[in-house]
Amino acid sequence: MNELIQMLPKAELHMHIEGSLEPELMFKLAKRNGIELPHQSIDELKALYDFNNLQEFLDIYYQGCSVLQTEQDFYDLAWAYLKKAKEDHVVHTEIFYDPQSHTARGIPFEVAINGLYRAFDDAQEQMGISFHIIACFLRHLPEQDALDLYPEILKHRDKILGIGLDSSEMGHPPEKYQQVFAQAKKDGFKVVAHAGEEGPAEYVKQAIELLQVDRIDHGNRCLDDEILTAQIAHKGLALTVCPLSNLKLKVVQDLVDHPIKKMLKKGLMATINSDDPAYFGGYVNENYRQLAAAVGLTEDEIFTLVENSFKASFLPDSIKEIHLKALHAIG
Ligand code: HPA
Ligand SMILES: [Zn+2]
Repeated sequence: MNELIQMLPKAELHMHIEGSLEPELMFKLAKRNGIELPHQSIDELKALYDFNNLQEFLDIYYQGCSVLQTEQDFYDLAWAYLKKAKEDHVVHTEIFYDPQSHTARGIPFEVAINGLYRAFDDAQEQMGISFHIIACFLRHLPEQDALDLYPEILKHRDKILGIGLDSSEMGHPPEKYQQVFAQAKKDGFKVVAHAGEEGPAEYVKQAIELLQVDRIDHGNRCLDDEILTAQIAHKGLALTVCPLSNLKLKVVQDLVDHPIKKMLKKGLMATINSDDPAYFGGYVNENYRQLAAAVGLTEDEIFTLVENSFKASFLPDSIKEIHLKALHAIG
């Protein structure tokens, strides 16, 4: 089974680039930029990676972002992820980044986007990995912050394909961001939102009805609402599921309880992704491997999940077809 997972070319659709910052690189960048981290060693830092919920993780994640200062830092961060993606036979990746977590620290908007874009562009040429970048709004901030940032995103629309919504979910329902999402949709951006990770099925419904999302990030809790689940399946709206994240943030208590099989049985277009691999214990193939072992995924189910990763991507249909054909030539 692990050979199959390794062998299949796949797409990754839910990965926060700041969440791929490994402790080793964090310390290296801190040193390079003369930043004092509150932890004395990598082991001391790693000991903090034991979370009870999303917020406990986010507090550590935002603190880690402080070492990212220059365009080269963002380049190095992206390059490190791309090397892992290559090892996992990822051939297309759609990554998130959080512009506000950098602009709020006084890092100009173009520093992050230019560094990230240059790395992904180089990787496309040198590693053959295609990519899209999705800029996420931090939902714990007021919508006005997102509206204030939006012109910067528009200015860089040649590098940014889509808009997302992430950070603390509870108490920050999608309805809070209708204005900025309506504008983004009007301007032709793809739109996605984290919904139903910790928040209720109602938030998933709002993301669909009020934000008109093209994909749902996580979406686990839609399963609490039978009608909503059937509607999502009927529409073919994809879910970007993140098993190790679900385990580490206690969305599921044990990987054995992960609802992936239920999602597939209900006809949902589920995909497998790593979310924040440096914090949650594994890149995309590790997510497939641990999930497959825990719930007993069949080869057919793994194949379907990988197939879904291309179907649910924002690649043009003609390119999707090429990837799907290559996949079918193997399976
Ligand atoms: O897993 C996550 N959930 C919500 N927001 C995030 N921002 C980075 N990772 C996450
Ligand atoms: Zn996420």
